[in-house]
Amino acid sequence: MTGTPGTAATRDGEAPERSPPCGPSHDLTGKNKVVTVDGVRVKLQIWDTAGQERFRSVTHAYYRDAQALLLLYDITNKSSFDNIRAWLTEIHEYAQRDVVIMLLGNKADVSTERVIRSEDGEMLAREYGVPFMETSAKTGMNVELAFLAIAKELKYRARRQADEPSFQIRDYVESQKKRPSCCSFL
Ligand SMILES: Nc1nc2c(ncn2[C@@H]2O[C@H](COP(=O)(O)OP(=O)(O)OP(=O)(O)O)[C@@H](O)[C@H]2O)c(=O)[nH]1
Repeated sequence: MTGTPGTAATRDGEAPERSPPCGPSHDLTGKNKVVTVDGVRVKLQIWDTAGQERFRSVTHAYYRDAQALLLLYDITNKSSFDNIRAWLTEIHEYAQRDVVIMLLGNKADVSTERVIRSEDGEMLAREYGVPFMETSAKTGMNVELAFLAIAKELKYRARRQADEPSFQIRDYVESQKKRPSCCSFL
């Protein structure tokens, strides 16, 4: 869950079969997902890269052609957070120039083991100019929103109408995201 799943939008189409999630009930790194944005079906093909322990062996092919990248760290695992900078450097070098990046602090449901404050995620995201939110694959908090925001951005880019106001993914995420209801005192 601490890798960089690359999501690539394709043409509108039928929802492919999804394998049932195991473990946490809301899959952040499933194979495919179809999100409907303003009546348009956006198909996301999702690749989950290896976690940080295999960081160096990940091939650039995973994200070289991706249109969007979800960068996940685990709020209970400092090294996963520390690895994000290395990922961002890699992405800057090898990913598409206009790739949509989103930073996610996952396991927001496990407040007792939290070692990364929400503010730390927010600061890092601000530094790199990417949207940020905390998620929980267990409770589903913000999981659908992450995919919806990516799908909206990709759909906006692909089908921009002349009279359509520009879509600001960071503003959208900020206005829609839920915060964990229980806060640790870090
Ligand atoms: N409580 C809680 N547990 C989670 C959450 N997301 C994942 N887990 C658990 O964390 C463990 C690791 O999840 P994985 O998705 O396998 O992690 P990973 O980083 O993708 O693993 P690799 O990529 O194979 O290194 C599993 O036991 C999951 O059930 C979450 O949001 N909340």
